[in-house]
Amino acid sequence: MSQMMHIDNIPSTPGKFKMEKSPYNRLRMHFSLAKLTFWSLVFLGLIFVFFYRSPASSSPVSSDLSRRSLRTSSYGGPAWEMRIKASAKVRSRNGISVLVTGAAGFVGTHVSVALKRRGDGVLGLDNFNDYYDPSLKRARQALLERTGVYVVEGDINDTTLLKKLFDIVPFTHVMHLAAQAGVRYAMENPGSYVHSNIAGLVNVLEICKSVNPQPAIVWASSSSVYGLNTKVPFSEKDRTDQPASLYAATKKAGEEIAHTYNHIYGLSLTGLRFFTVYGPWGRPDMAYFFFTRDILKGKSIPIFEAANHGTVARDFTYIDDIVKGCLAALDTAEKSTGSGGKKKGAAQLRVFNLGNTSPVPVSDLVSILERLLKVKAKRLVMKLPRNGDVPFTHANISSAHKELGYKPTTDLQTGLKKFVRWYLNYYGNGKKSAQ
Ligand SMILES: O=C(O)[C@H]1O[C@H](OP(=O)(O)OP(=O)(O)OC[C@H]2O[C@@H](n3ccc(=O)[nH]c3=O)[C@H](O)[C@@H]2O)[C@H](O)[C@@H](O)[C@@H]1O
Repeated sequence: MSQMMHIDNIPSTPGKFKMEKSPYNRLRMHFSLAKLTFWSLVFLGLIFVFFYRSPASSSPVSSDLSRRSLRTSSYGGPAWEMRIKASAKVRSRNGISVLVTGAAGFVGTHVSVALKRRGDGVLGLDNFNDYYDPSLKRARQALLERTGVYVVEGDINDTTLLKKLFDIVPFTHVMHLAAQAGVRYAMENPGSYVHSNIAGLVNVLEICKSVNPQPAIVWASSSSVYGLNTKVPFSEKDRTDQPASLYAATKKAGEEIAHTYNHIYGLSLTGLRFFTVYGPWGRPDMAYFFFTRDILKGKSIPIFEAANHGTVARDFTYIDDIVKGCLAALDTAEKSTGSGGKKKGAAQLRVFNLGNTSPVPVSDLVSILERLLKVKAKRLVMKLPRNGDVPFTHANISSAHKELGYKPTTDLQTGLKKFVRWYLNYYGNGKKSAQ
């Protein structure tokens, strides 16, 4: 290799260059060495100043960016990428490769297991937040690991991470289930709903519109968008401009945001309006779950009552029926039409009710639990608080039936029996109880 020399002296064929010996040349050589030394020192000085004063170490924003990239680099590495590729690998003919956000959540876990078992590629993403007991999410994560689903720990707002995941896997679909759920909690922590259900959704859609190929997206909306509607059963065409909670408003906003990304970028988007989903591995913040816990503990059960002693009812929907609806939505999702952030044609935009079409009063839910647990509940009937709850939900599922072949088969008695069996097994027959 030719030694490092001043730029004018470097020959086109390294090693052929010979320095001449005359005194004038010697003087000239000393002079050019001094010049070389001087400019090298200047160059080194500039490099030092540049890195020492670089914005990454000065303004909070860019230092945050460098921190983010550091955080992302902590995700990186060949072993990590190998796990991701193995998890997302499609193992069945015509299989799909799905990024499931909120994979350690209740619906996310069941959907991920079902996809993996039928040979699809599945990669999970979850931030394992502490909205409810994170140990339950970790237990679901262990279950997923046993079925071959890797769950990356991260937030849907982490753009760098999401981009990295799409660099590693060309996902054909995104099952976007990560969200701040819960109607009543919105009055305690409104920011969490904006962070996850608005900013988080937009971030996921921003990534999806800019990757090639664009995935098709199926995401969790909510029956709560029907808000104060009195016309029952609720149909997808009914008004949804009267949300009764911030949670419902963020889900409604999500449906409007989906329309925008479909219209501008050609993203294929399907919103699923879940109706009070319940079942094994469920959410401790939901009534069926904490009623079970509190009946076993002998604590009072607050049963909400509508005005004039009206019953409060829900169209409770068993998780296995919901999973079938989710997979049918994925399988019937058309491809997105955009590429490089540009739409090439009209893209599919859908919304479906996924309910059970048979609302049950909350008081009946408690009676079923009493029979299954063989413990009398301490009922405390109270007026429906102004906390975002609505008196009833009832799904018209004819559209999901027609387009997705959706047909719920599990009644509340059967579904709760399966839930109670799981609950007693998981918490050790009520000795160890949910927090
Ligand atoms: O259908 C949906 O989209 C929503 O279903 C549930 O929301 P919710 O129906 O309020 O479910 P729970 O919180 O389990 O309440 C079930 C019923 O019990 C009632 N309830 C709740 C709590 C309580 O202390 N007492 C009581 O009677 C509620 O008013 C409601 O009628 C989920 O929590 C939401 O994330 C989901 O989006």
